[in-house]
Amino acid sequence: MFSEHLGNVLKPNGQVSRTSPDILGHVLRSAGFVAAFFSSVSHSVFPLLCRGLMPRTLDGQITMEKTPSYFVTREAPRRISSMSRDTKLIVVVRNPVTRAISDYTQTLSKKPDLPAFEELAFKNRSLGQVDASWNAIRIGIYALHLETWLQYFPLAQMHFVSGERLITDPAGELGRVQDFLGLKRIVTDKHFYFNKTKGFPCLKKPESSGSPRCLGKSKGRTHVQIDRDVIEQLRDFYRPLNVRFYETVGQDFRWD
Ligand SMILES: Nc1ncnc2c1ncn2[C@@H]1O[C@H](COP(=O)(O)OS(=O)(=O)O)[C@@H](OP(=O)(O)O)[C@H]1O
Repeated sequence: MFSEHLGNVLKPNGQVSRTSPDILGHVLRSAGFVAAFFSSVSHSVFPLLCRGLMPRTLDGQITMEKTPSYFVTREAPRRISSMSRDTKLIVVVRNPVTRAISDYTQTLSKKPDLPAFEELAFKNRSLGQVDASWNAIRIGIYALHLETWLQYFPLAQMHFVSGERLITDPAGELGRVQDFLGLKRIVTDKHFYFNKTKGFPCLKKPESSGSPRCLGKSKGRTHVQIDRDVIEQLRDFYRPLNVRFYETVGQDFRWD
């Protein structure tokens, strides 16, 4: 998502989106370099080799990498801190119930024979036992993942973006991201417009072209309809975990 709004980030498929040295500097652009640098096996086997693949950051530049799975990869905090303890970390978080449904919707689009959401989400539905080992559920236990990161990085080096506000107020959220990175607020309201067809904010004029640009079809899909009772059970499951997360980060995301 940041790659679309801010440019200059290594994309999950290993490609580089755009380059805009004034805003964010350069990216990991080594040939054959794959994303998920800090969660890949090769990192543990060849840490120096992998580090050597990273480009030099010149004065006035910031090197960024974007891999959503880092936040939930146990080894990632240690690996990243052993490379640089000054790394700044940005995490986009959204209501974990919506996140789980979004996750399931995405997987279903690739595997149409997937069991029903309800079958995967519960160990025993009538007893209200949620299956926290199912990835779509586990990822949303933000407080748990954060604990591992806090063993390696102080909270001051982390910034949490509200996935909800990123849609309702993208400029506001990106303003805070730019502040956190110590950048001038270059991306502002004037860069966005609300696209009624897409139902999401889009960029008025990306640097790579002169025409407006929205995120791709896989972002902002219509979610699978889930039974109201199931949603309630999941909300109950996440409520105390969300509170723990709010308390740790000192920010209320209002997911209830
Ligand atoms: N401007 C704009 N346009 C489209 N979509 C937007 C935008 N801002 C935030 N979102 C939300 O981003 C969600 C998809 O992001 P992902 O987390 O799946 O991205 S990533 O693949 O992990 O990088 C996607 O989730 P779904 O709605 O579940 O598809 C969107 O809700």
